[in-house]
Amino acid sequence: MTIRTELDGRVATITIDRPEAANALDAATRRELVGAWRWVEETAEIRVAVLTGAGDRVFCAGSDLRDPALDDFDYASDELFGSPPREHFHRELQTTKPMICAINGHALGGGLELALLADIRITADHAEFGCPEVTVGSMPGAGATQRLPRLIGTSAAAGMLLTGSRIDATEALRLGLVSESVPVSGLQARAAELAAGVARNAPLSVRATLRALRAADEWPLEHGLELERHLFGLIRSTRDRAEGRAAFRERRDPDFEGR
Ligand SMILES: CCCCCCCCCCCCC/C=C/C(=O)SCCNC(=O)CCNC(=O)[C@H](O)C(C)(C)COP(=O)(O)OP(=O)(O)OC[C@H]1O[C@@H](n2cnc3c(N)ncnc32)[C@H](O)[C@@H]1OP(=O)(O)O
Repeated sequence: MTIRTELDGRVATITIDRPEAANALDAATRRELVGAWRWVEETAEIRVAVLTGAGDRVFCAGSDLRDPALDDFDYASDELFGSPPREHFHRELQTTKPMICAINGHALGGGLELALLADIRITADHAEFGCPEVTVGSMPGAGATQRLPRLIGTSAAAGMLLTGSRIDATEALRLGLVSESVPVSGLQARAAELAAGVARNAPLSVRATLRALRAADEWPLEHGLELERHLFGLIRSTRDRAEGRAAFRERRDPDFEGR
């Protein structure tokens, strides 16, 4: 097993555990990642997931350049998802629950692309970020050409993707690629604090907010506002909304049930 999963109350932690290979993604690890994503989706008590890497040097070095199984592997293939190749492969890459990426070190190639799938990214302050695919005759294939420019701007993204150059944590913070940069010794504690802050909230409200938030990157403003309005209307009729208001009036903590 190269992917470790742990559940602490409502918080799931997924760890890429191949430090001997810089947490690179070989074929087996990709399949295990798909399994971990499915576990998060299918486990009702999980309200938020943290994705991180083993060790304190590298989060994920991207595709395993030494795995012969990857020489002609199509990670959108049925081998990965157990079904015919999906024309909407990328929808498989994100869970519907919020994901925090605790970047414990260098995030390169597919490793940076994994981090870009998260909704919140915090980093160890020694980490470097890059997509060196073009330097090894490949190209980004898990979303970087689309997600990175939306996140840091086309010019900064082009500088990284076309040269294969890396940026450090300070620049990643300045560009908005990450929201926080902390010493690696405090990274997991900070990720746990953020995860707890999400997990204690009304789960339907969080997932509706996440659905609208994720649309903001892709949808025209007018359509995004319509989606927000629609979801707001759905949330208004939930038991948890009534519970939240009752708890405020009665000066007690709310007991959210996800309905
Ligand atoms: C639904 C959930 C998800 C599903 C699946 C999602 C798929 C996502 C992937 C999609 C892929 C799309 C296309 C992407 C392509 C790529 O990613 S190309 C690869 C890009 N990466 C690199 O070029 C990084 C190369 N490595 C390095 O730059 C350095 O190793 C490092 C990471 C900066 C670490 O340096 P250092 O700490 O000095 O350690 P090293 O001695 O260099 O490495 C330690 C050992 O790890 C091995 N290793 C490092 N990187 C890789 C790698 N990419 N592949 C295989 N092995 C790697 C390295 O060889 C060392 O091993 P030993 O020599 O045996 O000690």
